[in-house]
Amino acid sequence: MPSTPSTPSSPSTPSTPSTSSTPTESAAPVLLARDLHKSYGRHRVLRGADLTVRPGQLVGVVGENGAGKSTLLKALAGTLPPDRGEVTLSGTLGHCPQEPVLGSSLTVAQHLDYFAAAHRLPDLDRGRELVRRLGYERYAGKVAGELSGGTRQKLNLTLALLHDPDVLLLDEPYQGFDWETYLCFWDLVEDLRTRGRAVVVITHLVFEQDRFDVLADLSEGRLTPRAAAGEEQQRVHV
Ligand SMILES: Nc1ncnc2c1ncn2[C@@H]1O[C@H](COP(=O)(O)OP(=O)(O)OP(=O)(O)O)[C@@H](O)[C@H]1O
Repeated sequence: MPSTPSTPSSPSTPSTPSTSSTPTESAAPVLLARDLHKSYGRHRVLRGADLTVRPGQLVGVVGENGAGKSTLLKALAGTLPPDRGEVTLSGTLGHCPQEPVLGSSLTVAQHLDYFAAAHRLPDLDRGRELVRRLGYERYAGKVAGELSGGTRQKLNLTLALLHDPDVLLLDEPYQGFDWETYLCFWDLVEDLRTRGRAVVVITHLVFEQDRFDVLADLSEGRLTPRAAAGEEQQRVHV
């Protein structure tokens, strides 16, 4: 379920994946992960992952199936405690997990109502605008259990964005989107960046590397920065 933990902090000097020059590069991080370790039994999934996210940055975390991306995202979101290391968040968080976690007997409109109430929003304007932009107004009265996978994903994204969080964590956000929705998704992300919101996209596929301010590969439990677009194109796996 999209969540909003909020932990004020005074982050220390960051030293994590950052490969391109952005206007926000000197701003204090809004999300900082240091030396994250997580094992499931003997399976060591995270082995010292570091990540720095600054206001207005779009950060991509790329890794093959089973690399530990969802584990990392849950640790960043605070829904899965790491065995070691720490995560510091300055501001509010929106979290869109890979599997939509929705009340299957609640309609789209009811989800918006409940989440707006939970976030104590004064009105539903932002929710309605997101639904309109993602193009699924016609499903307002439909229960989540009867929505297509892509539309459920749209609803999940809407709920994560409802309170306009400072940091948005997205697990495979465009999986299941048609092309028009994919483009609409990037428009939304661009708006967020322009307003200084940070977005972390976790994915096994990057189609357009140059959309990202920072790209890091998750491999063997650690994050390694990728060369900036144009610097070393041969390293880009699409
Ligand atoms: N609750 C769990 N208990 C035991 N093992 C787990 C658990 N969750 C994940 N794993 C294992 O940890 C490894 C990393 O899983 P994770 O879901 O984080 O990877 P991922 O990179 O998100 O994968 P995908 O791209 O397939 O979604 C996998 O080998 C997975 O089987």
